Amino acid sequence: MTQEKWGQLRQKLLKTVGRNNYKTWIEPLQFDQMSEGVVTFQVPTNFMGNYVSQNFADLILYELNNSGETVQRVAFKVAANTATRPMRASETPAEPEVEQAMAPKSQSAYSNTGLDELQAAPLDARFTFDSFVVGKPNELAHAAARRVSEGGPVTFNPLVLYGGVGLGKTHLMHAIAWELKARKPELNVLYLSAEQFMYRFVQALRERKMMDFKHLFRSVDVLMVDDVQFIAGKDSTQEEFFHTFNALVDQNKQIIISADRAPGEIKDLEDRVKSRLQCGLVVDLHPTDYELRLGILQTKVQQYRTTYPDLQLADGVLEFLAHRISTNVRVLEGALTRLFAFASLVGREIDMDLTQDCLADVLRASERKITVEEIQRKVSDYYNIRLSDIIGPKRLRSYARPRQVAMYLCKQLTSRSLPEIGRRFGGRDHTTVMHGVKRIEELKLTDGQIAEDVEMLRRALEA
Ligand SMILES: Nc1ncnc2c1ncn2[C@@H]1O[C@H](COP(=O)(O)OP(=O)(O)OP(=O)(O)O)[C@@H](O)[C@H]1O
Repeated sequence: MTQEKWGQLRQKLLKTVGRNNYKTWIEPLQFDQMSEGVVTFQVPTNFMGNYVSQNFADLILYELNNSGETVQRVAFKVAANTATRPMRASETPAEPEVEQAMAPKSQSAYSNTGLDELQAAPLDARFTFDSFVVGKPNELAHAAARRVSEGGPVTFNPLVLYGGVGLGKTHLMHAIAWELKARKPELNVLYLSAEQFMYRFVQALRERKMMDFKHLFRSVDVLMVDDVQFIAGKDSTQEEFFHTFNALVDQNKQIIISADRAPGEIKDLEDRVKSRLQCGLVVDLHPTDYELRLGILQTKVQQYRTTYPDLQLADGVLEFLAHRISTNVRVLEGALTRLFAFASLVGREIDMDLTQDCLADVLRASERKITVEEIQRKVSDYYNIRLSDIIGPKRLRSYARPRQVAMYLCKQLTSRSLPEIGRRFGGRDHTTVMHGVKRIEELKLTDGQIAEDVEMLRRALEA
């Protein structure tokens, strides 16, 4: 791998990820070195390293391997001449220097476009209807999923399940697939992530196998695409998705889609794709409430009983966890798994003391309130300027805009009043804050880049 080769690969990535993503995330990556199957890139900030790692590392890896390099991992490190700061507990843990490295999620995603391969898209054996706990926040989504899984005449097409992180979208999709396989084994059910759809599409293009690709995707009976927001901004993938979608709907084949937000709110998703998604039944998974969390915990405990038959669980522990831990079921499950493993290691009953010791960090994190200082720090990292420039008096656009973004986020994500926010931005007047907040509200509607910046920062702060 050489600098020059990276230059060529970047051009390929431009086509796949779209111009906006390319400018923001790919262009600033500096090829650093290739050693023992690991390609390292320098990034200006931790924030950027984490983001690229989570969203584009797979794709970069794919392109590298496709260009003849043998690469197992892609890693990112913050450029030495950029001001760095210690990472806080709330951020993604990183290895020293190299921030985060990603191995391909599944090797098969890159290997071929054969139908056998497609059918083998892995379904998680644990994600069935039996193990899905139903409560008010997800009852509609569950009912719709059940209906589709009966495999009867197609009544709503597509079914779109959307909701925040870790609320059970993937679980429900796998459950539908399992159920369909059991009830109607003759059906060709294809489940894959939008990311895999893109890889396969890109590969088919490269290998000049588009006819095969079209044929394969048009010959399934049920198509399930998870995390469809991934294709937003990727123009040619969206186009192909659109045609695949139409062809299947024309043949009256069932399509099931999941997304992290309502189709109409997915930025950079073409209008024609949005409107197709909105044609069927769109149901959301709401954040969990206390009862649902408790139900999920109780179900999990029953499952753990087989692994840890001797463990004692004191009264009140599950209620405490359901009350204290966030709406994200993945976090809740992780906490319980850790608790059981820990209790079995130390051979103690799971009581409140043990729970608080073992889960101190999780409990602290769920108490966490976003602070003005945190927002200022994240925003300055993101725009790669100094914290003092966000707070200080400089009026240059390159400082003023990030400052307004930070003010806007403070207004949205903290309970601070405008005068309080003003005070923390170097003693500014509340009318200045108000103006800043308004300006960002307006820009969010007209300037895609600002809207994206704000959204990304909000997510990073809420993570
Ligand atoms: N209602 C539920 N009953 C039982 N388990 C659940 C429920 N909701 C979520 N889970 C569990 O929580 C974990 C996260 O769920 P899942 O992966 O389906 O979330 P998701 O909505 O697809 O999230 P992401 O947006 O991160 O992909 C899984 O282990 C899943 O089994």
